[in-house]
Amino acid sequence: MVAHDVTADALARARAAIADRARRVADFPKPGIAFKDLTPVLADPEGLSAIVTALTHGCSRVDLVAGIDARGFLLGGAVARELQVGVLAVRKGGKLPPPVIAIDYQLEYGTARLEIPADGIELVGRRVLVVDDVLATGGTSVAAARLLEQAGAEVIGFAVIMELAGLGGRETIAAGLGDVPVHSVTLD
Ligand SMILES: O=P(O)(O)OC[C@H]1O[C@H](OP(=O)(O)OP(=O)(O)O)[C@H](O)[C@@H]1O
Ligand SMILES: Nc1ncnc2[nH]cnc12
Repeated sequence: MVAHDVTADALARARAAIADRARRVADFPKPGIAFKDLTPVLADPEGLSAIVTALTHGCSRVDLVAGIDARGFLLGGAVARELQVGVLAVRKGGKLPPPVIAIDYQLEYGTARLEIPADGIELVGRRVLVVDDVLATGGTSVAAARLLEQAGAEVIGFAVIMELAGLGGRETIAAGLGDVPVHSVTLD
């Protein structure tokens, strides 16, 4: 099956929506963090549509989309619908009923736990695309991938709206997971 390619025009529309509407908030949630707020981009109908389409760029033979708690949920279902597959919520700790598979990890401004169900979803051998809004240090992405792999899935790529330059997210993914494609709609 060929990759799900998106036209240059569609990618440009998504990038323009981000440039027009993304907010930068200094010192949130902690001093020294430059927070990228994509809420206004996703609240705009054309922005949401352009971004969901752009996130599917280059995807090939995806069986399942995984959206990471919480902002990745906004995107995961929509991207799954576009690719005509199902969606799995990778949840923060304590939200899912047992049994779960869990992993603790670090992100740009703290530590957290991610969980997926250990039962009821066949993940063995399934090709999973992980979707989120922002790639910063890459801690969240690597943790989500490790969980999915522990359950037997194959993580075939990451798709994010915005990759933050200088935080090493792409390099952390490469170091932790090898040659897994990372598609970011825009680099900031
Ligand atoms: O690359 P990293 O340094 O790991 O950071 C990226 C993660 O940080 C944010 O989520 P956050 O944990 O703040 O949760 P939220 O979606 O509930 O706001 C963002 O949505 C990514 O999931
Ligand atoms: N600087 C940042 N802005 C928005 N989301 C983030 N997640 C991790 N770092 C972030």
